[in-house]
Amino acid sequence: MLVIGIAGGTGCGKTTVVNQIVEELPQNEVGVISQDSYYHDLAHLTKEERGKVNFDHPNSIDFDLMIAHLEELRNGKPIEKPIYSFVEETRLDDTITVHPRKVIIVEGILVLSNPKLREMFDIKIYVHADSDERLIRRLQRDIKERGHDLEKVLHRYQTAVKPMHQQFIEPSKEFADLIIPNNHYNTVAVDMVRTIINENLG
Ligand SMILES: Nc1ncnc2c1ncn2[C@@H]1O[C@H](COP(=O)(O)OP(=O)(O)O)[C@@H](O)[C@H]1O
Ligand SMILES: O=c1ccn([C@@H]2O[C@H](COP(=O)(O)O)[C@@H](O)[C@H]2O)c(=O)[nH]1
Repeated sequence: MLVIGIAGGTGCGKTTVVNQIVEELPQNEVGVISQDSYYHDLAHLTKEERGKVNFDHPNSIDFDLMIAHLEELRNGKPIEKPIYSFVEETRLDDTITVHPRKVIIVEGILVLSNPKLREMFDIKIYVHADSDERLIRRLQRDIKERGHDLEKVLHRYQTAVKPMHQQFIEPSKEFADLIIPNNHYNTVAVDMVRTIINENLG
């Protein structure tokens, strides 16, 4: 199994890049695990309390479960991936069965900052976009898709997203084998990653 880790700050385009990579590959050969699915279950907190959680700190992620799941997949076993709701800001009761694949892509803001997880990646990629681009994209996405208002997005950006990016995410760039510039759509880089994957599948 080939395991590819893709990190980068919020709004840099990780999900978009992953979708573009996967789009033209055989569906049953490639699987995706997103760090977003592994936020700790916050069902015991009220909605107001959940609103105050720092979702950009490594402690907000259940890395133990994420690593255990990746190990299971590498051992040829299926996993029950949690489902996280960004609107409710907690895990849902349901899970999704993910089967082992020849290629697994693991994406998320902090996936290169966790040493144990990082060691499991055969290829480490960091997607870069300037912070102003990322903030604009984040504002548009969170208001449109995650039910947040302008004030909430900006407050969270200043108090958690930006400082955690500087402390944990940006420094993890040094572990990358490949940095994808993504201020603009980067089809060349996407094609290159797809070529590497195809070589492994073939
Ligand atoms: N290169 C790009 N140029 C313009 N918009 C982009 C680009 N890449 C992604 N986006 C948009 O930015 C938003 C955040 O992208 P997404 O892939 O969800 O980022 P991430 O997963 O890193 O948070 C989405 O609305 C997406 O359509
Ligand atoms: O309930 C939540 C949990 C997380 N977030 C934010 O999500 C981003 C990470 O996801 P990306 O898709 O990489 O942007 C992180 O910056 C958290 O602040 C959230 O808004 N709500």
